[in-house]
Amino acid sequence: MAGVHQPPNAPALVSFPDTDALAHSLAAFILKAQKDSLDKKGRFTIALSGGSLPKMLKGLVDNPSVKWDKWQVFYVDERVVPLDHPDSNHLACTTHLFSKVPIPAENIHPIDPTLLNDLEELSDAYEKDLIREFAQKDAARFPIFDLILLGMGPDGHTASLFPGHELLTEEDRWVAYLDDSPKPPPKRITFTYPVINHALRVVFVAAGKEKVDTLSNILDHPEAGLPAARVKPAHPGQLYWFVDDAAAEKVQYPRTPFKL
Ligand SMILES: O=C1O[C@H](COP(=O)(O)O)[C@@H](O)[C@H](O)[C@H]1O
Repeated sequence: MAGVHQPPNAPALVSFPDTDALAHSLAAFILKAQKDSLDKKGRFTIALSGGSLPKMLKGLVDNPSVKWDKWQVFYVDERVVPLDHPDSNHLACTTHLFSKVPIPAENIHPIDPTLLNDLEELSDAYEKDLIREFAQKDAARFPIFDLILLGMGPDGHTASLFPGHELLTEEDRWVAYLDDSPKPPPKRITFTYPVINHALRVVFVAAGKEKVDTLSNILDHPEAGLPAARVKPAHPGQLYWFVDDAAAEKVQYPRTPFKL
């Protein structure tokens, strides 16, 4: 999919009438990415966000086409709380997806709950987990995920990369930590831009009228530099926005019809 009259790797904006239609097409998109990845290398690497994203994955439940044993799942960001804490992104993904599907536990990569009191150790350990999965297999400078699913907060943050934060310029680390997130809880770890921007496919999922101004800012005025506007996957990576019509109401950027 590519936007009409847009450069080949310009973001593709796909808008759906409601979140059910969005979730349905998102599942179809994920399955296509899974197939392409399994055909090429026999494994599928995906990174998930928290917030409103996990609920949008319902199209994967009871779906016989998902090859759960081939998935390796990481978290784009995680709040530094116990894994069963209501703020945990892992708990949200478990509640809405993993508890309902036959994915092997070892294919899911949560943060190490024994390291919650040491942010540096915690983010280092998560980076090492990524290195075990990627660097040893692909020998690349940064991990190359088959698919990264992102959310966008009403302030334009994505992952745990917040407007004006020093982590927006981090270029070396794969996983960074912060203890001053403006959105609670304050302590988090997050993928950095180099990791996000090396993925083969990055999909933002954003729905609801509370995101209408931010979505228009990001797509129509990317030069404003909000964190979500800084996601620009390197060639051959492609960026997609899956949104609902409520969130897209003010966006001038051209829509692309959904097509696999
Ligand atoms: O705090 C977070 O917020 C973002 C956006 O959440 P949403 O509820 O507005 O979709 C989310 O993508 C991120 O994973 C999470 O930690």
